[in-house]
Amino acid sequence: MSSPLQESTNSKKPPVRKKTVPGIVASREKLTMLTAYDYWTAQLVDRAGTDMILVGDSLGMVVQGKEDTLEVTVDEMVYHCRAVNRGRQQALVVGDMPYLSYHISREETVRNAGRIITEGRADAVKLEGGRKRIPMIEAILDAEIPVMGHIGLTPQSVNALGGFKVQGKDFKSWQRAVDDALALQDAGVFALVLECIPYDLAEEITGKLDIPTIGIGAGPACSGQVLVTHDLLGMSFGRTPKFVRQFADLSATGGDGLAAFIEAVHDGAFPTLKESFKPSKKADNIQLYGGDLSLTAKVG
Ligand SMILES: Nc1nc(=O)c2c([nH]1)NC[C@@H]1CN(c3ccc(C(=O)N[C@@H](CCC(=O)O)C(=O)O)cc3)CN21
Ligand SMILES: CC(C)C(=O)C(=O)O
Ligand SMILES: [Mg+2]
Repeated sequence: MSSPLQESTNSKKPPVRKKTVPGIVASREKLTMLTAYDYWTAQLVDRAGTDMILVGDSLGMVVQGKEDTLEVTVDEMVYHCRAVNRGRQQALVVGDMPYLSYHISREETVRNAGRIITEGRADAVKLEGGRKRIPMIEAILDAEIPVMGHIGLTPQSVNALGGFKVQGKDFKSWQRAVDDALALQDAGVFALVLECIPYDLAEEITGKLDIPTIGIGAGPACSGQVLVTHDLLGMSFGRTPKFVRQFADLSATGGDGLAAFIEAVHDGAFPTLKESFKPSKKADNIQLYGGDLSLTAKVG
């Protein structure tokens, strides 16, 4: 008799408790969310202790090198979510819904959100926009999928906004952001990303909401902060927005390591025989190397 349940209780490594949506909402500490698009980065940010991992559609720019996020597909989101899910142990995984995956009908919206959950194994989805998204948000919530909102600079609106520009600077735009935030909370989003808005607007919204706000370029008053991991680790080769602080320089240290590898190969310093496999003892294999035993003679 071995049920999967018994197996997990008997395994030596105690299971790491995974973060949950209710746990995130109830948290009284500042929250962190970091992007990851692959298995390695998911392990890195999970081990660092981030609360949430965002599989962002920013992957269109960061991974694919495009000018905006508009071409990212649900298939691509599913692919990256799957890889990230394998690399995390404790963090909550949020999958971005790409452009046009939640704009057409409730049916298509639920199908697409559902694929990010069932195929991608994300824990929640995030989508961009204010009040006008509420019918689609309600449809997703009806399917028992937690939704994170995202207002302010919504990168999928890049053509409508005329660029990646700070939002909420005039009275109308300020008021719209406040009203959208309250309406999204009423609709049932569990958290709200505030992107590129003045810090006093983010402070007002955060003060008015019961759910956590996660800021990016929205100042220190938010309940938490999100950044694109490539930006804060200095992996973006200068293509970083103004609000980013670079906490490490992986392009420099990584570049140094790669240059050292190339030099070592050119110099014949890599690989040594210690970094090679022992010669085979089979005589016919030695024949393959022209019977030249000078190589095997050097092995200790
Ligand atoms: N690497 C990366 N980091 C991000 O934060 C990010 C992405 N990619 N791709 C998707 C969106 C796009 N984002 C962006 C991109 C550019 C600016 C930007 O250049 N903003 C101007 C301010 C413009 C203004 O004054 O209104 C800046 O100078 O920071 C902001 C957010 C945030 N997201
Ligand atoms: C910038 C963050 C919030 C995002 O939506 C993304 O990475 O796609
Ligand atoms: Mg996004």
